[in-house]
Amino acid sequence: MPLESLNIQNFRNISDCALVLHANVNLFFGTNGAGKTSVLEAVSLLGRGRSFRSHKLKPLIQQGQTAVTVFGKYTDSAQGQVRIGVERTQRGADQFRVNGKPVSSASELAQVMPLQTIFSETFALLTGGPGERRQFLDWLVFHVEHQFMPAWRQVRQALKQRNSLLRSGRITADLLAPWDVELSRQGELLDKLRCRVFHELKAELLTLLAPIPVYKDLEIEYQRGWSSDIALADALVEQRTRDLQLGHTSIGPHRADLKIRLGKLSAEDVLSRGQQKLLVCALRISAARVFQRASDRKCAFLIDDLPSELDTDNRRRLGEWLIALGGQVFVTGVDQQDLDSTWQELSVPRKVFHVEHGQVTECEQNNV
Ligand SMILES: Nc1ncnc2c1ncn2[C@@H]1O[C@H](COP(=O)(O)OP(=O)(O)OP(=O)(O)O)[C@@H](O)[C@H]1O
Repeated sequence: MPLESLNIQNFRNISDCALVLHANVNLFFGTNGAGKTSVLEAVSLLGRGRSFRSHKLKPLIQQGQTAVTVFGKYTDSAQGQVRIGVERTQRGADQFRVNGKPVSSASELAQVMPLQTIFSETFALLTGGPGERRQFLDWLVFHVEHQFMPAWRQVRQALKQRNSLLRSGRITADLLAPWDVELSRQGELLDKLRCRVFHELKAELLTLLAPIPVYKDLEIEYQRGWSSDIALADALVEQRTRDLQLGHTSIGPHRADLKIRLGKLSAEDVLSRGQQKLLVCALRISAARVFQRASDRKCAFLIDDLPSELDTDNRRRLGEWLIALGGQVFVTGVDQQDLDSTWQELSVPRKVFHVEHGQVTECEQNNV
């Protein structure tokens, strides 16, 4: 559901800001350090309870203040008006509320406001470690498979216990057995859910990129974290001696990854920066497509510095993909003309906001 309004207080250099948003495209332009990314981070606080840029809370709270607050409102056909409020304080007395009722975890917020982000660290999806790609796939699995969250929590718990036993060095097969059973059962389930969702994601991605010649030989493969021809329970037994030497569990669903290649070579070694960025955008758009089809809801996109790395054709392509999705989009860029030209060309209704020294002002004359 698109946010209709956004109120931000004491977030980095934004002291107080109240915005009436466009249901589709919202553009924020301004010089370096003006506060554009901060607006996007504030939306991220509503959808995830944290910034996409940093896990740390302290830098988000305006210097001299003790808490940051963000409020958003949208209208849902079933529930009527929905109000989301997040307050995070230096003392750790955080409050997440939906329609005034406390929400206990960030994953509940994520259910209310699903978000995808594209920003400077976006390349990590190709160039970073497996954790980045697992997190990306799991965002989608979390949103489309209800069994995911309990299975994931149980895997995490079983791993914690198993690893602590392995580290202690004082173990017998009997002590490990219950955790092996739990890890195997929940790990196999997690793998089944990931596998199912991955195939849909892959189909979307290949369809989306099919018209672009450079991605002709693109291949994406899901690796589950242990050998494909053996049950997890057997693989854990096989690896037990090694795990004891290492002091941790070396195989399992926590080692899953996505391999992205062009022919035989890793995509990050072949593609240019702009081509990598478009590929990452395509992965996120594909995830949003699968999400929207499965849930009949729309996903919002936060795109920091859209013009960087992408040429005119690729900006237009991304614009077209986003418009086809129909969700709400928040985009930043330094130069107004540079930022707005893609949407102007596509004749997309939008709102444009100027950001300067933490003040956000709607540019009335640019409303379409
Ligand atoms: N905790 C804080 N308190 C006050 N000001 C802060 C705090 N943290 C960051 N700032 C300032 O707030 C601004 C945040 O800017 P932001 O990252 O949103 O800029 P931007 O408009 O996206 O710039 P760029 O184009 O360089 O990416 C910066 O000027 C930064 O120095």
